Amino acid sequence: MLRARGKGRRPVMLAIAGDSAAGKTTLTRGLVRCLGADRMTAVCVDDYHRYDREERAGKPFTALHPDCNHIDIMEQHLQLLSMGEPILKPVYDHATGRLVRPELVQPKDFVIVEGLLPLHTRLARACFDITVYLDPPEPLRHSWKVGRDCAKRGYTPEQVRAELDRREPESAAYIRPQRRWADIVVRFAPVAGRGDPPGTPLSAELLLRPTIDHPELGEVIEGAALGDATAMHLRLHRDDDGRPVDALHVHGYVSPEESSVVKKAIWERLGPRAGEGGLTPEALGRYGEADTSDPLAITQLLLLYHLLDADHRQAA
Ligand SMILES: Nc1ncnc2c1ncn2[C@@H]1O[C@H](COP(=O)(O)OP(=O)(O)O)[C@@H](O)[C@H]1O
Ligand SMILES: O=C(COP(=O)(O)O)[C@H](O)[C@H](O)COP(=O)(O)O
Repeated sequence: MLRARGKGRRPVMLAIAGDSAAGKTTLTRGLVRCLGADRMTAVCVDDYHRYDREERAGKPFTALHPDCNHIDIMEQHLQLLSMGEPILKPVYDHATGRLVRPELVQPKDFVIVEGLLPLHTRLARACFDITVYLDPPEPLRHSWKVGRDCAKRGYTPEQVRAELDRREPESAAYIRPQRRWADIVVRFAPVAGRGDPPGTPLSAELLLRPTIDHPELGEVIEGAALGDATAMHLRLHRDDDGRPVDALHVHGYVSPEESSVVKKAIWERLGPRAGEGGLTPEALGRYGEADTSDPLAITQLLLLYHLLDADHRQAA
């Protein structure tokens, strides 16, 4: 029985994969706030951890290892969600490291599934309309993890660094290989060689693989070429397998006015659908306590385009 979505339609499923502190929750949160919790469900698949933190301490592997997670149950639940069915999802409390009472999740029109291993198996990958892999440079991710885990999860910097070292072989074996299955690979980083002053917002590089239809960005890019700086441009890259792939560069060092031109142009490409559901664009680009980033907002706008586009195709 298909339900939950009216007219027998299934939810649009977006996966956001990446290592710990790669920025998955940050990217997800803005999308949920923009589309509204009444239209979007967010699920974190790290809730499928098989052991709590104390039990895990005595095991020969870390939380990144597939054997440390109920991957088979995750696959079952992803299939149910993708058919519009509810699940009783386990819950892992990151603050205490304990597994707590499961929660009922009813998929809305859009479902974001973020976490360490959502693209690990073929069956899991088959559940998604759009797949993203977050790929910040490792030193940046490490500093994000130290900052976040010390502020919110009760660790010391030394403990976080030791844990990152312990996890590295499993990051290489199980997390990073998921990059190859993403339709879009996102890397937030400073632009190499520019020597921008501290505090300059990070830029974003997005590999737009031809596994899904991306929006036509030619006019947006032309409109973005203001003054001496260019807020955004497309380059042809070689992907890991040697094939050419479009790389969209979104620059953090340009003025807010220049970024606004790009944001407005992509917003307009969302079409009438943007106005229909009462979207909240102010929610985009937020990270940390009260910081904002235009490259993050533009990345989220592109994902919003894909979500609404997939929804529109389903309706057609
Ligand atoms: N795009 C970004 N720009 C700046 N800082 C970011 C960005 N994404 C994440 N961060 C920082 O990294 C930390 C970890 O991000 P988070 O979204 O919690 O990662 P994950 O959910 O992948 O573990 C955040 O607390 C934030 O400080
Ligand atoms: O790697 C992660 C994933 O979460 P995130 O991507 O949000 O970091 C966490 O560290 C583990 O789930 C549990 O680890 P802990 O033992 O620290 O609870």
